Amino acid sequence: MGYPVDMSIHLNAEPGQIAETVLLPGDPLRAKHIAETFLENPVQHNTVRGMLGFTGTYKGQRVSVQGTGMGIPSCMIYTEELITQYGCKNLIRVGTCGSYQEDVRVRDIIIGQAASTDSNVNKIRFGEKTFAPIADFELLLRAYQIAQERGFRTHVGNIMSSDTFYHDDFDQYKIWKDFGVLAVEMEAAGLYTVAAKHGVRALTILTVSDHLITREETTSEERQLTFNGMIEVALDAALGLGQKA
Ligand SMILES: O=P(O)(O)O[C@H]1O[C@H](CO)[C@@H](O)[C@H]1O
Ligand SMILES: O=c1cc[nH]c(=O)[nH]1
Repeated sequence: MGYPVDMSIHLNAEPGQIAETVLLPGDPLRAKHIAETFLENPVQHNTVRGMLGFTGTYKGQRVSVQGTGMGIPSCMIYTEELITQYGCKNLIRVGTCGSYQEDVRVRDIIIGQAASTDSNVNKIRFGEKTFAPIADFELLLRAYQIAQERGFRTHVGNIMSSDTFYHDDFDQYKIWKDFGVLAVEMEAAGLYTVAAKHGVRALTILTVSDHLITREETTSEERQLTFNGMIEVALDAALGLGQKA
């Protein structure tokens, strides 16, 4: 059964203050940037732990943006509370990642069709059986078509949600690369699992911020303040989206 979620411990928004569609960057300052750049009349709905969250409108539709922090456990806390306490239905992670593949370049967009993981979270849930965390197909299709129309270099496929940013063995990524995994980040497998548990839509859209093969990197300022292409893809993909059947 787990811990009963009958109040929101990590979000102090009022009931009804968070929209059904929520963009989820790991970085709370990217949440602020998204709200200030893309939303009309943004109102800050969360202050707890400095994990900034805002709600406004985008092309006439209410949209929220909520930082989740880094890693699957942090992301799962926010997404569980967003769904069970605030009725959120469409959860779209907008994050950064490190590319595993030669042809997936820095600043390319990746849409996470599925998320592999080295995390234990689903072993706690499913024991030795393996759950495959996947994206919502309709959201994925919409995002892919929008990204294609706009001419963004876009890749769709399996991503890796790791519990470790600084691995002792740097080359451990090669097993994932050899099996076609596109890139590493730290939250999608948790997000997709929580969404599946509650029957809501989830998608992960990433911009490649660094490359494990070429070692090319972007700055933390660029990660916080740019990568606007994926934000617009996420916002437009959620426009007029009905509830999951
Ligand atoms: O840019 P965000 O969304 O935080 O995503 C990536 O960046 C962080 C690591 O630097 C991890 O959270 C990883 O998933
Ligand atoms: O290499 C990277 C880049 C972004 N996020 C990660 O988790 N790893």
